[in-house]
Amino acid sequence: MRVRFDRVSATLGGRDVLHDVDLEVRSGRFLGLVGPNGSGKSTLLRTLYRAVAPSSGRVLLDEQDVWRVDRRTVARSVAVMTQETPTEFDLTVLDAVLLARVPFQRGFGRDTDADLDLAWSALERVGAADVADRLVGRLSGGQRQRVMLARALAADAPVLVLDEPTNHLDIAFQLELMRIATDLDRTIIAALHDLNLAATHCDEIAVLRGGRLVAAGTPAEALAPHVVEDVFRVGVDQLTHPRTGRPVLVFDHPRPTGPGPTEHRDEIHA
Ligand SMILES: Nc1ncnc2c1ncn2[C@@H]1O[C@H](COP(=O)(O)OP(=O)(O)OP(=O)(O)O)[C@@H](O)[C@H]1O
Repeated sequence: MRVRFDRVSATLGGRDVLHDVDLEVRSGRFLGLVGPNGSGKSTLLRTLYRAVAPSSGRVLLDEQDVWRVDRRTVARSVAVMTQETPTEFDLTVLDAVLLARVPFQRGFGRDTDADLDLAWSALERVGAADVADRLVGRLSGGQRQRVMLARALAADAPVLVLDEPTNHLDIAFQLELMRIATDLDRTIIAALHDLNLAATHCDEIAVLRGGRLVAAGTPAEALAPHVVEDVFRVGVDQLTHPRTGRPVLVFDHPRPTGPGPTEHRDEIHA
């Protein structure tokens, strides 16, 4: 399923936080969304899973505007893993994962064998089957993240949204999560802070700054040193991984030499 943000703007608390974002993620591709704190990554993702309505523009799943179909249809198409889990604190892990199946059930439907199979296989996939009967609120931050990933996988939806999925995760599971994501035959959009994790695993990268899309393309293009230096205010060298051929970024303090901020910084496009 293809995702398209068609000139999406959004206003929150009276402030414009997204400006005319035009971005397409083709079916089955994995897009990494990067940008400094407050650049609008979560807000853009929220417009896709119907948590923030755009002030203008459209968000399309194939040709369907997510804001013109009912919430349940979107919930069946877009699985979401975010940092917010307060409603699940009093549930067991298995029940929290089974919540992913609710949009697929009729009325107050019971969990079917197929729902349970999906939940258990998702828990096994993320290495959390052994905590299935624990309360979510009693887990460590990293364990909870695994459970939230399991829930998103159990939805079995064609589009997967990951909002800072690797927070709290140890390095081994960060890599495992990215491998799980790349092995899935789904359209994936992930807001990521770790630019190297994004460069290594994503098919494409989009860079936001101040609510505007400032670069998009392959990891090597979108994370070109001039883009990263300008957007993140750091010094950076882009190397090539000797085995994978993927770009690897090595960061440094901002370089003191060279021209100052340009007047047309929003015109960086890959
Ligand atoms: N509910 C809200 N009301 C008002 N402003 C908001 C609200 N939520 C977010 N914002 C503002 O919108 C802008 C974009 O926030 P958003 O969370 O989308 O950025 P982000 O790139 O995901 O940030 P981070 O990397 O820090 O998670 C920020 O300036 C933020 O302060």
